[in-house]
Amino acid sequence: MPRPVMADRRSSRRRPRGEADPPGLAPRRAALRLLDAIVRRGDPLDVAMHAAAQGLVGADRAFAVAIASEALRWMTDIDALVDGATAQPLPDDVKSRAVLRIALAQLLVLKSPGHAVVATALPLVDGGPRRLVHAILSRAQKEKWELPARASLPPAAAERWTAQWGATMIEAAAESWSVPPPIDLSFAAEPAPDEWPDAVALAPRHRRLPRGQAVEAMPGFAEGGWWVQDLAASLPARLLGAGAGRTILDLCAAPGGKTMQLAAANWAVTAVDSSARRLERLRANLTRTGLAATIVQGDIRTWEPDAAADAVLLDAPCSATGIFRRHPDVIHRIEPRQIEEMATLQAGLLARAAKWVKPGGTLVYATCSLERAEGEDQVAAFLDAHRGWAIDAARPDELATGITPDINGCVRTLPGQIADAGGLDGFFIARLRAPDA
Ligand SMILES: C[S@@+](CC[C@H](N)C(=O)[O-])C[C@H]1O[C@@H](n2cnc3c(N)ncnc32)[C@H](O)[C@@H]1O
Repeated sequence: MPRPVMADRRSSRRRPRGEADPPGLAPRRAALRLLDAIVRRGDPLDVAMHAAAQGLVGADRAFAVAIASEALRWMTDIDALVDGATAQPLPDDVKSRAVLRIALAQLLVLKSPGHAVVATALPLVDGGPRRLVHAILSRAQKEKWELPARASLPPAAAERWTAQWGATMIEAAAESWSVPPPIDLSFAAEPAPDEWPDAVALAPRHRRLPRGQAVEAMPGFAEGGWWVQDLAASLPARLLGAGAGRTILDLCAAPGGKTMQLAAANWAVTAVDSSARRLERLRANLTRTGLAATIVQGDIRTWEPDAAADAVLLDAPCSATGIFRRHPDVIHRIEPRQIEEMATLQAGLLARAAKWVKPGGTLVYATCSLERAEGEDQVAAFLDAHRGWAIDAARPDELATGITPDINGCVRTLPGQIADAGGLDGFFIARLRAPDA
């Protein structure tokens, strides 16, 4: 049996001033900073990117994100390997553990050459136990460490989801976050049957492609006939059907995936969002696709429309735990406190949105969350507090192949659904009907 690696204080040393950086250190340093910002400070990956990857461009930037993403995805299993090799578990927040996470992600997931991984890991330990890190990385190579077939979910998320959805969902969630998700495209108009021969159509104006293609290089990107949107994310707008020129408030609209669907379905869309930066992306998306909407920057906690609309879509800000397979930072940083805060915010936004629906009109509420507090519980509380409102049950023919409404007529997508076709993100969607005047 191999002897556990011991921490050795004598092995700690700072790098001498003037020692040249080994090639490839910059993206690894950025990956380490990214991991630190996400795991210790709870920053979202895209926010952490600004500070962590400053000065990095192109392939180096993409490499930094790939390392951090794989370290997050496989963190529980990488930690288990490291803990099995050390005499005492390293504290969770020491730099040497973080360096080992990114180094082993390179070695075991991205299959980077061992010498490059070791040469770039040791300078990052900087004042910590270099010899310990070196010994673990040497052992990983000598013993040909392997990760399990499926990445384990972080224990806190696994526990929370087991309580809400049962053990089968956890299996499916672990399965779905171990493999890169496919690319879903939404189309402004139904493409010709022979136009996307390698794609699968799971709903009208939808095509699913295997992962690994550069989106900008795909046919028709510049012409703007389609945009990337997970199939589950396309369901809320599908429940609104054809607009026939009627008015809709698209609340929390940026970067505009649903705005484009609604505009393409002939709704007169007012797209509202509080983030100027995200509205820029919405504007660029509309320009590329040639679709039209009125764009308003406003915080819907205080903003008011001039008039009620035929329909309102509230794609509410949420914990985003449903998109964990695309954003592996999410389940490491979301805690019950944030879910509670989001649920409180959503209840307030939903109550305001309801006031802006014409009598007899439609309100669609959606979140990309796997937490009942942000979905089922939210709608139950809304219906308790708003007399005359009712769920307008979704019909299977309005959804996508393999997706059916729940017993209340709402839509709950979970990992494991349409798994053979590549799965889908976790969403909750309710279509609500306003009382007649
Ligand atoms: C789930 S994302 C929306 C995605 C978008 N509907 C789409 O399909 O592309 C939530 C959005 O809510 C916005 N947001 C958060 N709080 C808000 C508020 N109080 N008022 C308006 N927008 C808000 C965020 O800026 C973010 O763009």
